Amino acid sequence: MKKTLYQKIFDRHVVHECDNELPIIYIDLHLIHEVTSPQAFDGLRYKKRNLRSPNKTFATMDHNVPTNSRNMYDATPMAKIQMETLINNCKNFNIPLFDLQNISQGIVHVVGPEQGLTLPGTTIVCGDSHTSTHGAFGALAFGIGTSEVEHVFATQTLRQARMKNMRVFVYGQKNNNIFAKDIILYIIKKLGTSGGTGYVVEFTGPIIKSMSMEERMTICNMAIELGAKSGIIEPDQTTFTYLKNKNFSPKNNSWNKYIHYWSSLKSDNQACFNRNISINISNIKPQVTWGTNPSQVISIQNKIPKINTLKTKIEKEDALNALDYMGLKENSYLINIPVDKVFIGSCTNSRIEDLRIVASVVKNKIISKNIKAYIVPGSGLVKKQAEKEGLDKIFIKSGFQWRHSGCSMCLGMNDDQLKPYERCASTSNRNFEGRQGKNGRTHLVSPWMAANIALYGKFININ
Ligand SMILES: CC(C)[C@H](C(=O)O)[C@@H](O)C(=O)O
Ligand code: SF4
Repeated sequence: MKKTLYQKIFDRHVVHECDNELPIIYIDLHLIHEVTSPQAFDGLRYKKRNLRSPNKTFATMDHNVPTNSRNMYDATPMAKIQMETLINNCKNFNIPLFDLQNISQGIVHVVGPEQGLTLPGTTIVCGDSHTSTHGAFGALAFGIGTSEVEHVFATQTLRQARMKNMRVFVYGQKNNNIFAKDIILYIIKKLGTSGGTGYVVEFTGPIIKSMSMEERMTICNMAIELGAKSGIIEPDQTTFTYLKNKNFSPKNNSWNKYIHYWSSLKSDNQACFNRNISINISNIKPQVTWGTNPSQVISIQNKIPKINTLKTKIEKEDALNALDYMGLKENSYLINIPVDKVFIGSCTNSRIEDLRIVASVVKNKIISKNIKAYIVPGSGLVKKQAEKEGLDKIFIKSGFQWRHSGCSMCLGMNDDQLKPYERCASTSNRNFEGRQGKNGRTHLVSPWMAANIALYGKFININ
């Protein structure tokens, strides 16, 4: 039978399957962080079970770490407890941990790939929805709940249903200043936030092929915002080049064996996809969300839609609620609306290429007086690389705050938050109500757009 890439990886990992039961698959890599692991560790202790594979489990602290210092005691009391708990659990169960003093600490979905832990053809889970990011390497990677975290701790396996297959073929001519973030936002607009429900989505086509690993990660990161189980991209030379000589990637003689296997990881020509979508990106312009879910998005030169042009009753109701929450009007432009904060960071857009884009826009320029702007690198290593290239100096000279790595204002679990009614241009992936602080108003954009908004202090259409 012809198979998709997803089916090949899934089938290769099945360790038990029988009638009327979901298959059980083997998990190659389990990433953990401070928020979704404590109850799972408690469960292990309570049931007197061991951690099955400490060497397949890696921990980092990211969600509520302070970004203005590397001192745990600068965090809120709750955050401090979660960090201490993770430190103790990792010690007790012998799990490697990237803590605040470790240069490799960072957002779990930045750290895995940059360490070479994320490898093609593997199964990767984490108690975190944006685990789909790792699919960029041709891995089957998805988020799990805390009880599943405990199950993987104890057995290194997981009961999993087979998903349907969707293929999203991306082609066309990219306009200037269009980035992976614009493309994935556009795809989410086309398919909706439940368009991917029940599917693993394989992104393919010439535009995906031409992307760097960091751009591919941005695409797969937001597959979850389509409602998909995960996103996946066939590994190729770009993938192999990225992985070569990373800390944990295969070395010496085994490298060639791996390349041989990784090169076989593609969907068969005749493989059956339950849904095939083609997306032409030739005409797209920079994307900005106006609402409270990532599909409520427009090209910057367009108006927010008129409510009565929306198709379904639910879409209409959602739009009315979103406009009310966001303090915006239907059929109006975002252009010229002032912005209060700019956040450059998150597992979507906090890697070195993102920071280079921002630096190229703001170099020798000063951000607008009404703007508070933050750059929060995705990991200590991204920060170090940026500093090596002198990007930190460019940012600080322009008026940005240059922070330590963490999730930060992506979800406001630490002090990095919006005040009520503040409007933020954010390179993160979710614009839900209250996501960046109570009554805060989030607009998702690319790093290039965020940098321009920081300079002009408002939404602006630049070609
Ligand atoms: C805290 C965590 C469970 C959550 C997730 O799973 O996605 C967070 O990372 C997010 O982005 O909302
Ligand atoms: S950066 Fe944001 S989206 Fe990514 S893991 Fe952290 S909180 Fe979740």
